Amino acid sequence: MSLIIESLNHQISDGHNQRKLLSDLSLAVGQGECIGLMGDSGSGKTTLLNLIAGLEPIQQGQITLAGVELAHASEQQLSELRKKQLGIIFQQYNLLSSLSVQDNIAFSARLAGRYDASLCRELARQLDIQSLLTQYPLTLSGGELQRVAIARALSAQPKLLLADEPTGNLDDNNSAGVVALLVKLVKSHDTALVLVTHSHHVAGKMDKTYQLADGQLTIISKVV
Ligand SMILES: Nc1ncnc2c1ncn2[C@@H]1O[C@H](COP(=O)(O)OP(=O)(O)OP(=O)(O)O)[C@@H](O)[C@H]1O
Repeated sequence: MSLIIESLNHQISDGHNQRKLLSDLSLAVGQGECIGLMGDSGSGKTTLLNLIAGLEPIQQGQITLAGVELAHASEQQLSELRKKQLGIIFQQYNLLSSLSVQDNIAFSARLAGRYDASLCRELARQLDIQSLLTQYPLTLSGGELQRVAIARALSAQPKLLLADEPTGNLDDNNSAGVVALLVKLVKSHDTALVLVTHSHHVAGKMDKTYQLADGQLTIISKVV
């Protein structure tokens, strides 16, 4: 298993009141498995991704990522885990504007100590961004930026890829193309994917999709 979540509870506070956001939530994601995560705005999807990424402390329950129990890991272990085992695609891409596309793609791989020039070239080819390699992020369209962000996340060969509405800024055509490619790439690299989306069409491309509501995950049938 790439990711195991067991009996996770998470409360948030608005300063006065405590609210239970995640309630006894469990999930297991196998290698190469693609999981969709849907749910109303404010239901806790991003918070769940942040907990999986070790970016927020676990209050109660357990998350095990690539064999490491996050609740018992030191800051240094968490940082190593993020560098070496985890890829994250943010909604706003988070590319480094001072680096060329080529250097952005290589960045996370170098950080993980796993830079492989031929893999970077292969990802650029598969994502059809070879002609953009010497350009800088500010000169690219949303769809191009998204493809660069995917190449960057996969260049480090993570065990698990977290994607927070990765197609939120794309039109339906671009979105379908990017998701199909993302699924193909993660499958071919045996990477697990947890993808947050508001789109049933995107969710339909995943192996399984869960709805987050009232702090719990319920599997929803595939809508194609
Ligand atoms: N650190 C925090 N302290 C207090 N409240 C928080 C904190 N983080 C998130 N929240 C609240 O928790 C709720 C869930 O937020 P979250 O961003 O996880 O939802 P979401 O399902 O990803 O929503 P969206 O689909 O709109 O992105 C929101 O009401 C948010 O305001």
